[in-house]
Amino acid sequence: MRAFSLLPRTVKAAVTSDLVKGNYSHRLSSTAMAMSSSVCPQIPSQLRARPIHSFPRKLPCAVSIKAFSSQSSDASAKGKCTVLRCGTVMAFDNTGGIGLVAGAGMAAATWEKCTVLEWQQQHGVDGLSARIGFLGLGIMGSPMAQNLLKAGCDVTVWNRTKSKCDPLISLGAKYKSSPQEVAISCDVTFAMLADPESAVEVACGKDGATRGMTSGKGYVDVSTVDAATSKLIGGHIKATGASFLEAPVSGSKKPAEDGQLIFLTAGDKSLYEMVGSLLDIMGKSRFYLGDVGNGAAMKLVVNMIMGSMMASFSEGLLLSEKVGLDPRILVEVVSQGAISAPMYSTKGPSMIQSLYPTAFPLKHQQKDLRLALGLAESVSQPTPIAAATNELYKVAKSHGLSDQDFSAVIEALKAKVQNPAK
Ligand SMILES: NC(=O)C1=CN([C@@H]2O[C@H](COP(=O)(O)OP(=O)(O)OC[C@H]3O[C@@H](n4cnc5c(N)ncnc54)[C@H](OP(=O)(O)O)[C@@H]3O)[C@@H](O)[C@H]2O)C=CC1
Ligand SMILES: O=CCCC(=O)O
Repeated sequence: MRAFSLLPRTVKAAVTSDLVKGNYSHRLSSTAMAMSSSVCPQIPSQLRARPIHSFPRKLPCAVSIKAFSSQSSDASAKGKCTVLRCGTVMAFDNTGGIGLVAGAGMAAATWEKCTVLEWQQQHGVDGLSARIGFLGLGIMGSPMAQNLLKAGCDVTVWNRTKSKCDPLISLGAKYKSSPQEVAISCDVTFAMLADPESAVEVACGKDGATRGMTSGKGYVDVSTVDAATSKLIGGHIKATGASFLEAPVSGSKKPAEDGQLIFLTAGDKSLYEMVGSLLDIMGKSRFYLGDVGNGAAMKLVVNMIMGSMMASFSEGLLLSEKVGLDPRILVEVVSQGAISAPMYSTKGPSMIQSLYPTAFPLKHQQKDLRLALGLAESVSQPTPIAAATNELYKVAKSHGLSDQDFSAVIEALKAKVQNPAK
């Protein structure tokens, strides 16, 4: 893998292109093979580039090690070890169909067991070949994990309600019965949980992920929580010797399905770098914001703005109707002007029909407003608009709209329009 990271861009492109185009089922193109062989000085030429007869269809995107087959018996001598390290050469056991770059000379050298993450942190390469855990398969977690699977990653899933794992298992995911078991069997574990309470429970509770974390592993929490919760979880994870990254996402169900999320990350930089390629599978951009808490804070500020925008839009739709305008034309006008936002044009038409198919549950938007108010409070900043908006979402919740899309907040306003005294 180190060898691959040292390859000139053109060679990487040749190898990668082979794999992306599906040329991996039998062998790499002669161009890629020849180019790889000629620039891998660590590997004796007689030991290099023996094509594997059949790569698994589900080929992980990481290309380097999978471009070679195994000649060493050393890995099997160490049984089911996950990763072996010999100088700058890394090898896996063959349970995942992953080849080993080594031969007689290499086998004679001392192989040392390490985790993928440890190796990658030392050698500056990406996490595509890591064993990935995914905890929490709700509206967001399911498509995110699915995209990792579709990209060929090795994914192990867990969800409190087990049935939500089934579609992913049928796509090739492995299943473990607790967050702890997932963490034990994976190099990097992602968590996408509902709120601070569930995020803490899954990370730090009985059978929680922390119990399976050790030095060399990584935990990436992509749930939307407050900074204090993220720091608490991060502290527990790091006490095990593992690395921690908070990485809440901007973008909803459709961007999650399309791999178009925006990651707002903070925490261990080495873990950020290691999982960068995984974030790129699930998202379109990523920001590294420094210390743990900054990603959470950024996410809460964004969602505070979004919650108010939706409430204001709802008010406008109702007013337009009340004064005899066509709210569909209002949506069109808004979408062409300076205040246009995708959520107005995507959610506006269904809101006019009083339909709220859930992409972002209203209860989560209210949770984010509540947490954003706490953030503002922590620095004594007045946020009167967010405070009023939060009240509106609370009213909507009291009308039983928690699990509807957050655009259902318009129903709380309708109640006020019909009965202004309320
Ligand atoms: N939907 C969206 O558009 C976006 C959501 N987010 C944020 O992402 C996170 C997840 O959102 P989303 O997928 O929509 O939410 P869902 O409500 O669809 O999923 C929540 C997940 O949390 C699990 N969970 C809840 N409580 C517990 C608990 N006590 N113990 C263990 N697991 C629990 C649920 O398990 P179970 O299936 O068993 O209920 C489920 O897997 C939230 O923090 C949300 O704010 C961020 C960006 C966009
Ligand atoms: O947290 C949810 C964000 C939803 C979105 O960005 O569209």
